[in-house]
Amino acid sequence: MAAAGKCPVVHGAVTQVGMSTMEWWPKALNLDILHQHDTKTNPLGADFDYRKAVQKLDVAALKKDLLAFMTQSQDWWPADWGHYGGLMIRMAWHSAGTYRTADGRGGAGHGNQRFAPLNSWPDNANLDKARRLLWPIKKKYGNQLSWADLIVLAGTMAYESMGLKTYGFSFGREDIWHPEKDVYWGSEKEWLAPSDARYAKVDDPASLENPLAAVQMGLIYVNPEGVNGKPDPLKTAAQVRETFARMAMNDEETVALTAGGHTVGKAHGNGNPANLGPAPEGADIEDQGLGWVNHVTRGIGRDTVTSGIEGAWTTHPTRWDNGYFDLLLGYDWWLQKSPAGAWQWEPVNIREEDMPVDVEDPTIRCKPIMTDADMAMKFDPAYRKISERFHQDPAYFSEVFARAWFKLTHRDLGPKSRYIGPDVPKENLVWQDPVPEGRKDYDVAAVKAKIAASGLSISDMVATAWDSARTFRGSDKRGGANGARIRLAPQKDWAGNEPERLARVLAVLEPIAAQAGASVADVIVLAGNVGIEQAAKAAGVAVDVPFAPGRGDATAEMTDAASFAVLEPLADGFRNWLKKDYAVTPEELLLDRAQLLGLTAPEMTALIGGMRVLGTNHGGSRHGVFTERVGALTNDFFVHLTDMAYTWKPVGSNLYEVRERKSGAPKWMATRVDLVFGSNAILRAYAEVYAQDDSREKFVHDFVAAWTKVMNADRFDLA
Ligand code: HEM
Repeated sequence: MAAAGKCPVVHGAVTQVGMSTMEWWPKALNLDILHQHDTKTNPLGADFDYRKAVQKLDVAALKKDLLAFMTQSQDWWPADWGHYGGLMIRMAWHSAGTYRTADGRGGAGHGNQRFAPLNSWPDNANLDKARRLLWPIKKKYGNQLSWADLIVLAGTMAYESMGLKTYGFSFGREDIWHPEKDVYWGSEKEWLAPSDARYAKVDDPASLENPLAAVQMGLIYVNPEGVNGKPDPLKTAAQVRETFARMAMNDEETVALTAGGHTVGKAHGNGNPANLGPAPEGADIEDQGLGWVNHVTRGIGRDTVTSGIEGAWTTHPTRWDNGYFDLLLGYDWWLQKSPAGAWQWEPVNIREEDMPVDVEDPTIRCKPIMTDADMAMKFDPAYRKISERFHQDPAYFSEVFARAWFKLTHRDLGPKSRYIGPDVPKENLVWQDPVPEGRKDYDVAAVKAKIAASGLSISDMVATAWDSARTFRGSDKRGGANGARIRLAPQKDWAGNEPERLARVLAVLEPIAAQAGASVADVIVLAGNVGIEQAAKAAGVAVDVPFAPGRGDATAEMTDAASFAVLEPLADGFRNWLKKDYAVTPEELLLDRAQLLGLTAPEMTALIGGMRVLGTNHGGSRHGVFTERVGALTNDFFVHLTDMAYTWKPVGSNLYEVRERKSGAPKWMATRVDLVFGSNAILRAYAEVYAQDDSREKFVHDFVAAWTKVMNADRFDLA
């Protein structure tokens, strides 16, 4: 053993799995995030197309199997009252509930609940059992059914089986095959650390750090026992309001979801939490991927410990009914402790017939419970009003809930054109950012000729097309050039879109679109392409930028303007734009945008090099434009960046003077983002490729390919 400590070779394995570069140098640029979910990690191979495969699925048979599954209790993890509905709904809710609007990340879209850290979050305790129970169904339908779709459908069918008429369902969520590397869940190093680290002031819920939407590390939303574990329904209400708003839910949707969630199922805390083993990622291998295993006492059925809170919310927890409001509003509640020691609210003087029965023995009656978050629905004045309305009008409650459940579980699936399956609702909903189909039958060449003759500069055309497309984010598939929402509030007024220039360019392009019968969305992209073709020609390379017509124009009525605020760029390395006083480094926001646009590191490099020489910097700034030939698509940015003839001297927080080494004469101004491409070892290696004498044409072609990828990032109709 002593020898083993000295020489790694005698351990028997020589592959390095220890400290990564990021651990040695935490400030290094994590380019890895751009190369996640590579086909090499996907056992189904590069040619497998889930969204095609799922269309062959026998949906009727699957739904029938799921309905039967709900009441087929398994001895190894028995169903409460013989019905798995509650557990399945909690699993689906926790998979969707990580979604947050600020960066569109989280959500039910990729089956990330199967992997760390989510599979081991304290709040996801025993959802490993929920997924393992579903394995026979996953096994049966195989590659035609992703885990991500199955998780959401299981929750939805659970509601159907308990009597709710659901609003609809779409398939199409593609599984990932390794943990996500780009999602920031908070800076804490300890599970369930107090909220204080992520709030400027815990009493001010709006001061929760962006893009986070949960109050503590390892929770989906709020702490069920109260703020930092101290019961106080009004304080909890304020946190519920903020966190649900960050999931795009208003007050009515929030009450409907919380009440509708807790209309069924129960909380589990009848035992000693100390008897539970570690979460799945830390568990022994003989537990075979399961966590929270109780090897000491019984630990299943009525003896299960999950959250530590113990009891059901309603009298009939396997039925979709109005029992939640009957009990919440019909009784006074007082604070008690569960057998596991958690704070919970229990009713005062409850009538025998209002008590739910034990999960295993129907002759035993139990006390119902409310969490602090449930009490918020009674004590917060705005929530109370909604609760009373739902109580009086159960049909209305059912309808609002069904729609909110659909939104919750489909919010990150993208535009409706991506929906798949027989249960896709016909109605267009404004949160889906609807875009009408655009025409494809107009004369593209004629439109291009008109744009070319319009007098717009290359910089105007390329910058406008870029601004129109750059809002796209692959996380929840919002934004992008389709819809031409850059014409509408709020986008037309964003400082990053240079409103005056934008209005001037649109005034030229809109009439061209109207005359040709093309959408403005198409014509904006076409103008960018015309600019690039002109710039390539100026550099001596002939290119025809690929273009597919068919984008549509959204109207203001189709646009939930408030919800677009989160798409506003606060920085954009490609346009050398950083909103004043914005605290995040430009490098970070360069990577962030590249990642959300789906660009690889080489693609990001090619794009930057082109954008700089095309003169597309924000405000027409000359900073970072390392060429005398602005408007020609040359590789000058890379040639000059890698040339030892220059020195780089900081002259401001974000600016550098580029001097000729020999004479000391100032030549250009550079920005931090430019220097990243010369200083980071990997990006410099790419920059060198593009600076080589034999790469001038390659650079143009790579730039055009990356550009086309961005312009088409939201063209799901082309896939
Ligand atoms: C306001 C935020 C919420 C809080 C603090 C909260 C808290 C909890 C807690 C502590 C449990 C007990 C887990 C256990 O011990 O087994 C639970 C269970 C459950 N929750 Fe929530 N919840 C919230 C919102 C929701 C929403 C929005 C839904 C669904 C629409 C939902 C659906 C459920 C279901 C179905 C169960 C029962 C699980 C089972 O029967 O095994 N909850 N919740």
